[in-house]
Amino acid sequence: MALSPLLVPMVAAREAVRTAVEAALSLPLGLLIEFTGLISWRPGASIGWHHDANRPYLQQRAASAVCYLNQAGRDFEGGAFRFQTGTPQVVHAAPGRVVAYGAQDSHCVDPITSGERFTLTLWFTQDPAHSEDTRLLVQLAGPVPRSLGLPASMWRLPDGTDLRLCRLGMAGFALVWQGQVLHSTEGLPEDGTTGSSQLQLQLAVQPGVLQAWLNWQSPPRPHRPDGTEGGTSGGGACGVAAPAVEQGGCAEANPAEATVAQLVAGIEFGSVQDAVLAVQHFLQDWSCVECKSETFRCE
Ligand SMILES: O=C(O)CCC(=O)C(=O)O
Ligand SMILES: [Fe+2]
Repeated sequence: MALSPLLVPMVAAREAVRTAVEAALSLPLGLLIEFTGLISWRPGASIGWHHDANRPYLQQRAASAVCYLNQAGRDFEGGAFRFQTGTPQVVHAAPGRVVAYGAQDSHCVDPITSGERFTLTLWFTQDPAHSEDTRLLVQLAGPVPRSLGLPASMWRLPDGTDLRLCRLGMAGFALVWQGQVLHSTEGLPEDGTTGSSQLQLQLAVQPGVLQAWLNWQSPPRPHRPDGTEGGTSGGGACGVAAPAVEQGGCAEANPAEATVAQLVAGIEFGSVQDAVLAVQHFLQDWSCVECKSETFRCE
């Protein structure tokens, strides 16, 4: 089975961000990933002042992290991240830069005015019942039908990659049908049946992914385009680069909403940097032939 080229870098980036954020926020219970998003922000996209646990059904959310995959001012214009806790701050995207903050902390994103902004967005929980890997495994291991009930555009990429299988792969598992590991669910009926006979889908450990993941470890740092070595100035696994923040006027924000100051701005984690470069490389080829303007949304 051919692995999606996105899979291993995504697993690596996701795990590197999780580990780093866990350490940075020093949460005694640790963090489980509740949601992994690879998000495209196109011109006009923005998000007003909010916090990430602002619905009754989001109370399990403990923290959020956004790992920027491309560069503000070069790959896109606008899209500044504004944070309102204590001293207002503005963070501009740079590949590998991560912001992490508490789920109750108030923030917003300025409108994107040109280009395309890519983020790896992770929401974290401390409640095992809301871990996305656990939930997916339980769901997929359960009896058919196993439809996730989402429109195909939310889980199928333009090249046919099924993000649900990727997520399963991230946990080191695969779906097997008729003795073959499934790479794509195209053509499979969503309700899990073929006529009267049910699909014999099984969960299987996917040694290929685990092996790739184990081998991935820490490859030599690629050279950066500006000629400097990759890696961080602080040394060790999690160096803190000079924060690229500026003071920002956040007139609309209600300071009373802001709680614990847990913004980790301007961090470049070495391991994240490697993974981000790999994800970025993949994204460069990722355009839909049918509708170039809707990179992630066409079917
Ligand atoms: O992309 C960002 O900088 C922040 C996104 C955000 O606030 C969200 O997705 O809730
Ligand atoms: Fe948010």
